[in-house]
Amino acid sequence: MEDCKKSPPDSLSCTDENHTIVLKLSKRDPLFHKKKKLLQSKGYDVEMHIQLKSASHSKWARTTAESILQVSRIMHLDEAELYFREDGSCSPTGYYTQKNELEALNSMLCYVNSSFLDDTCSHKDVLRDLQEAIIQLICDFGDKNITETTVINSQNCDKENFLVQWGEKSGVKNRLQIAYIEGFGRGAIAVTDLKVGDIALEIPVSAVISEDAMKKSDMFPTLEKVDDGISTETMLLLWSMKERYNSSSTFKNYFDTLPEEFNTGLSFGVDAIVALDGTLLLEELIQAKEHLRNQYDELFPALCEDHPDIFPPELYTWEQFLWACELWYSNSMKIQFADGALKTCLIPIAGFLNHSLYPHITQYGKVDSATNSLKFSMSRPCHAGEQCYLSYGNFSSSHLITFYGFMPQMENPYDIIQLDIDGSQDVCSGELDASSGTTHMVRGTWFSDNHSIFHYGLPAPLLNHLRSARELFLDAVSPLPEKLNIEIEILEDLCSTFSGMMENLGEVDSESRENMDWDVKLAAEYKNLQRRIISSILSSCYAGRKLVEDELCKSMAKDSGSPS
Ligand SMILES: C[S@@+](CC[C@H](N)C(=O)[O-])C[C@H]1O[C@@H](n2cnc3c(N)ncnc32)[C@H](O)[C@@H]1O
Repeated sequence: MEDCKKSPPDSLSCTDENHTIVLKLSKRDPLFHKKKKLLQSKGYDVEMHIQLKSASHSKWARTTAESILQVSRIMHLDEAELYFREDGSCSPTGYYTQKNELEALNSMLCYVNSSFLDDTCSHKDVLRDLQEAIIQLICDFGDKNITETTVINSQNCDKENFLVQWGEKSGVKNRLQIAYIEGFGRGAIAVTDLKVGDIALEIPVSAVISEDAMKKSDMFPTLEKVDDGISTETMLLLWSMKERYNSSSTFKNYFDTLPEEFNTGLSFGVDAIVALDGTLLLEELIQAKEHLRNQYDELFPALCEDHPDIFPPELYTWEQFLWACELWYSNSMKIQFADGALKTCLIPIAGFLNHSLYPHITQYGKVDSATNSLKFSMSRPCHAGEQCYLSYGNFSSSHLITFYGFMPQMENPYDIIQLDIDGSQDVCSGELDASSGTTHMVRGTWFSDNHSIFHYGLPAPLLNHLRSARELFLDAVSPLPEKLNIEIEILEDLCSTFSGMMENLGEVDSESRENMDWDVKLAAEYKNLQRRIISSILSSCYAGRKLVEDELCKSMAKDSGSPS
């Protein structure tokens, strides 16, 4: 999972002297220039000043929160969100992605909250109104996006409950219950209604599994002395392979809850791999597995032969190594400790939180130095009985399958097809491509609200790039039919590229998914998703071509003076 407690790209402060809150795009943001351009195109600057004294009417807080949100959304866009943005998506009701919306709103809340702590700020009543308005915006947004949770009561959760009891004895504060949930394995359910800002789970650093535990083990001195060095991550893999069987481990309750098999893409069998033929995931999986196999072969059997007492061969098989890799890939989190050190850790109990594209918890991963604990606080409300989700990161389904073994149920805006556009065209490309090195991409056109002529549900940077390569000899006064013919050429080229991709995917599998093994089923679902994405792009291109042809007919009829 990614390190989620990123420093916010903006900063907001309350200065009493001017009675303003200042929202500022950080110059350290790697997308600073693109965001600045977008902000300016919408009439904003990289700094937004909100006058607190102007709280003159009852709707001030809501209106102000909505206008800060316009800016905050842009400040929190990532590369893909920025690429696929549409002009309409920056309206008070529109949003870019659910996660962006939550991050934008929560960062506003975070800065308004911190302005409260500023003793020199004398507008606390206005700040309180603003705080309430932001929370209301979060709640309104959440109410539109509630998902069903189906608990499987027949599944025994003794081991999970023992772990929770162990955690509570170790200082964990928990407002979640662990249960089996249809489609998720185990998951965490809110015991009571949780509000924005509530802490669902708090784990003291002493209950976190990090390199510190590994360094206290008897294998560390040996690992330290290995020629050419072994990375800390690899040492952690080797440590967990043995610790899982250590009956006196401090973390025995945690290891007891781990499955015998993780079922990620790294464990796909031959049939599943074959079923992925024609997809890029096939190559990704083969490469990832080859990399791990090479890593294993570099260590074994040498370590077992040189130190059989520390590395018993029966615990250090390739299968056990793969199990440990899957454990760390699918369950670890990057944590920033109070001293600033960034360490990959396993977090008991928090490891039961499943991923969502619309998570409840977006900010985690930084130890609170005041309490020396990790806090998982709510970025949106979670009702009692509802599953509480985390965000593992802005990952594509291929990444989630490879390292976590699932595909999100919701439409995933990060399922993107990268386009390898001929480099020679870059010479002619617009500023966005040439100066900022944008790679072009497409995704399911159902994400787009704009399927009108010249848009077609396709990303504007891609269309502009393809146009700029062809429009060299055109200018503002060039006749419309010439421009329309260029549009037709572009759409036909895209159709031919995507028809080729569709052909590579082969025929739709008619076998019932019910009888498939888990891996073949997941591979088939992934392939189907690819077909759906490509098919949506092809439909948009065909529909777009029809729009352009109709326009062309109208224009030619007008030119020849005949009625269309
Ligand atoms: C950190 S664990 C979460 C707890 C896990 N469900 C369990 O039973 O141990 C990550 C694993 O949970 C599952 N998972 C997480 N999010 C999911 C989702 N949205 N849909 C289905 N499975 C999910 C995947 O198997 C993933 O590898």
